[in-house]
Amino acid sequence: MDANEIAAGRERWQQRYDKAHKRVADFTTLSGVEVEPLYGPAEGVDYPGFERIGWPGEFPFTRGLYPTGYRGRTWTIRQFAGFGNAVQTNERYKLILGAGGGGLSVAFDMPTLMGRDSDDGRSLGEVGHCGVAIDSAADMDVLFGGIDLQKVTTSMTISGPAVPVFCMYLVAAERQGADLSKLDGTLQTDIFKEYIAQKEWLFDPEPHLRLIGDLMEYCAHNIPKYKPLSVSGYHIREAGATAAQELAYTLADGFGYVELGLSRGLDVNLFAPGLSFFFDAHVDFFEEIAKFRAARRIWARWMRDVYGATSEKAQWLRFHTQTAGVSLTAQQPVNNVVRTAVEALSAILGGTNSLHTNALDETLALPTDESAEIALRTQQVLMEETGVINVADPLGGSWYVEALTDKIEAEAEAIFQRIKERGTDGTITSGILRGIEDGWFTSAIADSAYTFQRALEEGDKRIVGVNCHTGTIAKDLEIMRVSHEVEREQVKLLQARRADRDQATVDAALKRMIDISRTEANMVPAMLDACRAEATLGEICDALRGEWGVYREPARF
Ligand SMILES: CC(C)(COP(=O)(O)OP(=O)(O)OC[C@H]1O[C@@H](n2cnc3c(N)ncnc32)[C@H](O)[C@@H]1OP(=O)(O)O)[C@@H](O)C(=O)NCCC(=O)NCCSC(=O)CCC(=O)O
Repeated sequence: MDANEIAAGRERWQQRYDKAHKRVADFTTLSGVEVEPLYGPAEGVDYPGFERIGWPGEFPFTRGLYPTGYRGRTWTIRQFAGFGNAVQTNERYKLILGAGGGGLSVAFDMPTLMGRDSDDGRSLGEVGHCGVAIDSAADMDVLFGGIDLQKVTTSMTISGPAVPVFCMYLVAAERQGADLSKLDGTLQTDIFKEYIAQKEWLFDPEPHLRLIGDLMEYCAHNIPKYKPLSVSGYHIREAGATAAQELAYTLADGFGYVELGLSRGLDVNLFAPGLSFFFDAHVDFFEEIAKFRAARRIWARWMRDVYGATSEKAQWLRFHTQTAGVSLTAQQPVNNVVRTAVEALSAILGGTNSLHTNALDETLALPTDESAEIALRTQQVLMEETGVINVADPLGGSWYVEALTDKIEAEAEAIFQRIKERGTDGTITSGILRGIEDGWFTSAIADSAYTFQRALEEGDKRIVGVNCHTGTIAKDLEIMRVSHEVEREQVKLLQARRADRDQATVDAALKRMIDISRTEANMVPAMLDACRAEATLGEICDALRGEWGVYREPARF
């Protein structure tokens, strides 16, 4: 790009920056030096390839979505939390919000994630353990008791039974008197990554995609700010993928959902802002920053050039980040605070929109109140003390970071090509479905995990406390344990609620939902009715399993 074009770009950025809302804050260094909101190339000098870097707030968004960076608004502190029953988790949410958390993020227990009730035989021993137990809309009422759902943005991490759980959330909001059309939040819903990495599916891909299409359509028309999908690389990375694989598989999954929306005749400018992303921040600091910057650039280009999105919001890649659970060590666990801080900093320098920092004991158990507070404070130290929020994309133009950004982008593009070629009809979706069916993704991730483990065992990669610097004076941590009493209580409560409700209304609502599943009509309204009648998650999912069967992963050796 020549010097004149660069100067014109700077002028465009300046005009947008001047008009934008800025936080009232001190934008000087600790020593009192005034800093600019943005730094760019020297004036009067050509910069070949600068169009790939550009300006914050404009295509290709490498440097961020907003001309103001974090001067306009800092990222949302969104700590993923849930354990025991709805009462216990509600208390934790109030603690998080009271301590300065900016949004909520629900962690469900394994039975809920698999669409099973707490009294299902398969749930035994799992109720309330890795998250909160939710059986029906009545539990959602308790979960969000005293929290105004119209005011707080809530993320719910669930994919297999995402749609019925979303309906329960809507019923709880409705009972609070909220205007549903004003709700804002995120539902994970990303079923592709379940087959690729996380393994919490219910049905074959086809019925899942039908439900997701219904949800996208329902939200685009009725709850425009709600993000019905959080396309997730986190679990792919945690399963052992490289940074480039995480990036490419996640964005490919995102393209798959765009193709789904288009196949339903939806307007890309209407539904694409509802696609949000979720990445891992691993411990290789610069590689992660490059990954986040490349993600925005690739997404914007594909959305504009391949899928025809014309509005900026439809080209924006907005993402949540969680620091890497897999980088935490059980050995010398207090060191995990350091890892988490470094990872969080990479997410911030990469321009994350929302962030979860892991607690130091998360490799051992769910966090205690104290470790959860340290995790939250880690974000606050970075936000309030370090000055990293004063300048948009402070690493833009770094030779190293730009080279890494280009490299990871090129690797991702090569992977998209491979996915496309593996499909049968030129779409990304068909390549993804084939890759799920024949285990292409899982094998590639397993190979990467094996390569890393070998390097670790040979000492080429080092982890403090694990394969180097292992001597310690550290004592064992007190960890949180969820009592099995929670399960007994939850089962009792569920059975009392079942006895209390109008069974004929539940039966009729479930029947209607199944009747609609046999048509092309949107299933969300019927599912909402079933949740209003207090049908349980297990009952809704069992009715659907009766209709659609269950998915079994093909055996592979
Ligand atoms: C889009 C995101 C990423 C973030 O949404 P948020 O509401 O927090 O933030 P946001 O949309 O970026 O910002 C809120 C509003 O402020 C505006 N805004 C932001 N920055 C601005 C700026 N500088 N200038 C002007 N406006 C700005 C935005 O446009 C938006 O308004 P408008 O809306 O008007 O534009 C969402 O999807 C989200 O919260 N995701 C969280 C997902 C999550 O928590 N997952 C947990 C997974 S945990 C898991 O999977 C388990 C892993 C494990 O096993 O441990």
